[in-house]
Amino acid sequence: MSAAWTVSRRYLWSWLRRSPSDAARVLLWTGVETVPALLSGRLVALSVDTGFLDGAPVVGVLWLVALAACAAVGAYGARGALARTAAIVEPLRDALVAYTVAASLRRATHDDHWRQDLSGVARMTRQVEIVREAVGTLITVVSRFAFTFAGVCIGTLTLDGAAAALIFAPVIVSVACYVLSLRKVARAQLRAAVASEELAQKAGELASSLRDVTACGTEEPAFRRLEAAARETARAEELLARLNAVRTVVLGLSGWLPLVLVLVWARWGDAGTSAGTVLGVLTYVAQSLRPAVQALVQGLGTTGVRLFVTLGRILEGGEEPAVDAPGPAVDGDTGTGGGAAVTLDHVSFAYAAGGNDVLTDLSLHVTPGEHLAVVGPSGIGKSTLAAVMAGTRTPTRGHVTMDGAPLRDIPPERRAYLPQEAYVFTGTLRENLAYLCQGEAEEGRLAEAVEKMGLHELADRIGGLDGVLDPDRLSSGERQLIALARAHASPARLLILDEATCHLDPATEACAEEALRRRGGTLVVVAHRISSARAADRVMVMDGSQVRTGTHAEMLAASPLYRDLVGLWHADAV
Ligand SMILES: Nc1ncnc2c1ncn2[C@@H]1O[C@H](COP(=O)(O)OP(=O)(O)OP(=O)(O)O)[C@@H](O)[C@H]1O
Repeated sequence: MSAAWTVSRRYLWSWLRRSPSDAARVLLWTGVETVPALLSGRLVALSVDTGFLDGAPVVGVLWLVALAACAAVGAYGARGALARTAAIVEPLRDALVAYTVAASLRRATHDDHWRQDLSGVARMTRQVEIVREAVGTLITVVSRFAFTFAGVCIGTLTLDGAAAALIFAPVIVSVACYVLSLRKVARAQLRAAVASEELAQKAGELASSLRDVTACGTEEPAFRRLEAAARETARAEELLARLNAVRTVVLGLSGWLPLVLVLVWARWGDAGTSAGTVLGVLTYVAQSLRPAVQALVQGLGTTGVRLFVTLGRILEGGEEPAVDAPGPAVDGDTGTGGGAAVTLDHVSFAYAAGGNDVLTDLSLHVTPGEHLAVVGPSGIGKSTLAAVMAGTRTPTRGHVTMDGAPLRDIPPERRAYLPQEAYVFTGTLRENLAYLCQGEAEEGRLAEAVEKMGLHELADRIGGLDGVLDPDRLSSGERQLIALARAHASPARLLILDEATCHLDPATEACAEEALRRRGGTLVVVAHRISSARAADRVMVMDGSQVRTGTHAEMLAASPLYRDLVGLWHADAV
C-alpha cells in the first residue's frame, strides 16, 4: 500500500508541476469563484446594520443586490475553474490510457498471456476514468477549500477578531487531524476490499466443491477456512467503520461547532456586537465554510482514497508513465548535450513476483559520455540490465536515475534502446531514420547518419532518403544498420545497444560502434565480441551476483570469467 501511495503521490505531483501555467489558471479562476466567500458575510452585515436596522431598507436591498452580483461572479469563476481543471486532467487521462495499453501490450509480447492482457486493457482504461474523475474532483475541492478558508478568514476578521478565532480554531484542528488520518483510512479500505474479495473467492470455491467436501468428510476444515476469511472481512470492515467515524466527528467539529460558538459569543460575548455582525459571521460559516469543509472531507475521504488505491493499481508492477509523454520535449534540446549520467542504486529485478532475482542489489554509475561494455555468460542478465537501464523494465527494488532524475521524469526521446531485433517498418528511409526525432528531422543529421553507418549503397538502391523500404527485402544486418543510424540521428543522450550489432560482420560492427561513440552521448553496449569490449572506456563483467567494472586490461588481470570470455571470443574469431 505504501509503495502504491508513494508512487501515486509522486506521479500526481510531477504531473501538476509539469504544467504550472494550467495550475496557476485553476487557482486564478478558483479565486474568482470564491469571491462570495470573501464578501458574503460582510455584505449581509452592511445590509442589516446600515440598511434594514437603520431604517433604510433601500440601502439594505442594495447591499443584497451586491451580494447577488457576487454570486454571479462566483458562478462565472466556477465555469472558468472547471475548464482549466479539464486542461490538466484530460491530458493526464490520455497519458494513462496510452501507458496502460502500452504496458499491457508489452507484457503480452513478453509473457505470452496476450488474452489476459487485452482484458486488462479494458479493466485498466476503466480505472483510468476513475482516476481522471477523482483528480478533477480533488483539484476542485482542495483549491476551493483553500480559497474559501482564506476568504472567510479575511471577511470575518474585518467583522470581528474574536469571532474569527472561534471559527478557525476548531476548523484547523479537526481538518488537520482528518488529513493525518487519511493514510490509515486508505490502508483500511484496501484491506477491507482484499478481505471481501478473498471471502467471495473462498465461498465460491466451497460452493463448487460441496459434493467433494461432503464425500471426503472435510466439512469442518472447509468451514474453518471460510470462517477465518469471514472474520478477517469483519475485522477490516470494523476498522474502516471506526476510521470513518472520525469523518463524522470532523464534520461535526468543523461544521457545527463554529456555529454554536458564534451563537454563544453573540449571546454572552461582547455586548457591543451588532446584529449585522452576528448575521454576517453566521453567513460566512453556514454559507461558505461549512459546505467547503464538507466537500473537502468527502472529497479526500472517498474520492482521494479511491484515487490513490486505483492509481497505485494502474502504476504497480510497471514503469511509471513518462509525465510528459504526450507533450513536447521539456526544452526542445535536440543535441546529445555531452551524454547523460546513469545511476543504478541497489537495483534488484525479478520477472515474476516472488521469483528469483535476475539482478540483485546492483549499483552502478555511468558517467556522462562514457562508453560502457556489459559482458557476461549467456542468461546472466545482460539484456535484463539493459532493459532496466532503458526503463522498459522497472526494478523490483532500488532506483534508476538519469542525470539525477527518475527515468519516468525524463522525456522518452532522451534515451534510445536498441534490442537485437531491429525495428524497421514499411515507409521511406527518411521516416525510418527520423523515427526517434521530435517533429521534423534535420536533413543534415539524417544524411550524416546514413554516411556513418555505411547505408549510402542501400540509400542509392532505393532512390535516396525518400525511397521506400520493404523490411522483408532487407537482410538482418541492413535492418540493424538502419536502427543504428536511427539512434545516431536521434537526440538521445543515452544509447543502449543490446546485441544490436550481432548480425554485422566484425569490421562493420566496429565502424558502427565507433560512429556512435564519436557522435557523443553515453553509450552502453551489451558486447558479444572482444572488439566491442576493447573499444569501451570501461567493461562491466556480470558474474552471478558479482559485478565488476574496470578497463579491458584491468578486467583481464582481475576477472577469470572475463579471461574465459575473451578466450572464447578469440576462438570464435579464428
Ligand atoms: N521475459 C522473461 N520472463 C521470465 N524470465 C526471463 C525473461 N527474459 C529473460 N528471463 C530470464 O532472465 C535471466 C536473464 O536473462 P537475460 O536475457 O537478461 O540474460 P542475458 O545475459 O542477456 O542472456 P543472453 O546473453 O543469452 O542474451 C535468464 O534466466 C532468462 O531465462
